[in-house]
Amino acid sequence: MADQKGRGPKGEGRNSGARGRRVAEKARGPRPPRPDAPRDEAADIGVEARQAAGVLLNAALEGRGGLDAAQSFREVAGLPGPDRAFARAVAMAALRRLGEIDQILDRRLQKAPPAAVRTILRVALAQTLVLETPAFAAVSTAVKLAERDPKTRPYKNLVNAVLRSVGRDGPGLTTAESNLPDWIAARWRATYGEAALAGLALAAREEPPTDLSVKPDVDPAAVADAVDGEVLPGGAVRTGRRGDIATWPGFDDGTWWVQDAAAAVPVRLLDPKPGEAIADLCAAPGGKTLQLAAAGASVVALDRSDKRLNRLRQNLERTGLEAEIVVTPAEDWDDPRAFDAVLLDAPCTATGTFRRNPEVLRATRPADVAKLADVQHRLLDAAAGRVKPGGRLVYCVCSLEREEGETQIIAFLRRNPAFRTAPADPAALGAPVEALTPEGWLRILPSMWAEKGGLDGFFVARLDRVA
Ligand SMILES: C[S@@+](CC[C@H](N)C(=O)[O-])C[C@H]1O[C@@H](n2cnc3c(N)ncnc32)[C@H](O)[C@@H]1O
Repeated sequence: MADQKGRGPKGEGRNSGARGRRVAEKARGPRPPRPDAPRDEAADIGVEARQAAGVLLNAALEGRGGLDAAQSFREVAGLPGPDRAFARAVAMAALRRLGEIDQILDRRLQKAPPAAVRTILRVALAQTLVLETPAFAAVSTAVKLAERDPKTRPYKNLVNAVLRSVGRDGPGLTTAESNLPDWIAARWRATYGEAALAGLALAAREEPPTDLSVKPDVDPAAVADAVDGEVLPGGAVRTGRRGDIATWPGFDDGTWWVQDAAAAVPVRLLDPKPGEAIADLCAAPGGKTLQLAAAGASVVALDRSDKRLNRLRQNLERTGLEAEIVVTPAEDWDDPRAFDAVLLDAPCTATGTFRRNPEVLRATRPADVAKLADVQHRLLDAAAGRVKPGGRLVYCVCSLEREEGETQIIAFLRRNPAFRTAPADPAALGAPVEALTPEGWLRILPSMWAEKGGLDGFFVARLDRVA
């Protein structure tokens, strides 16, 4: 997925440093009480934000869509903006480090406490270990939270003692791999091997930088200068800058849009030309549509979700680019046109986006992989039927699961002998060279380009229809 959610403060580890500290400074937490605040108000400042963090964390752990749904819960929606942002940052930090946080807690707890007590402890440790919130603020708000509820009140001394012991003795040894759900770690170990799994686990602890795709007539170096960033191979601009992107230089002029460096690769592989008719069959929220339109193609942007297409409409307006928008499921699209090129960025488990959306690893269930593979199979056949003889089809997913990537294309090529793989040249596309598979497809892992700050996981294949 091209849009960026869940930008919270960055954690310790591989990429820590000045950027991590800057981010952490902004995320220290809700303001301290005013010296003249009434006693009760002073006592409670920041407690609501921590409670909301626990609500968000538990909603994310419950299943797909849980985190989004929780944004409208009273405990979250009722907070002032900065406190809501802090609550989200805490929840994201807790999700990224959940395994390590539980290792630290389990070493200190003789028996499992009620779930609500564990939530309070997780929220407090996410603050002290990841966001660098001062310990006194994290501990005192945790104890106050425990006091509020009759079910957790008997545990307030335990909460205090556990958190103080972490502060006094340090967290002790933890393992990055513990942050991955067991079934996901087992899958990735089997698919990519032990060394790659270790890299993926390290990537999963970190909050990623923000990448911008720049319009072709704009100099990426100038954009990089304006946002304190750097130009990546392929031309995307990467920045450690945080906060509301609508306030960044160039946003109002529409010279760039937010898109992970890996998410920009599929359209480069499709190689759009000015004037070509191109269909983007799962277009919303639209990062790839903008790339196609910016290349001068005549684009149909189709998606089944009108609500998700609103983001595309806003981005088209802001960038001054054009596309014809169609709201319908791709399989049901009643339109006789065939296209020079078709892009299918299919719905998927999105496990490759765990750096931006740490909740995907907790929310995805093993059965989702098979369910989505069925949808992808149907959509691939619908997409193939829209490609002119001699035309191109690019299939991509932001999933790390083989069933949604390699296996789909192997089966597709068997069903559709008129299509052949057009091998990718990663260096020319601004992709890591090690992403190239023996078949000529790209398997981009979030652990690649680690020294540059990583990138989202993607599978990408180009299939040309014989003339
Ligand atoms: C991975 S996202 C696409 C991201 C988009 N290409 C971008 O770059 O911003 C998948 C999209 O597929 C859409 N979708 C799911 N099933 C669909 C279907 N049967 N027909 C068309 N769109 C579908 C979803 O609404 C979602 O917006």
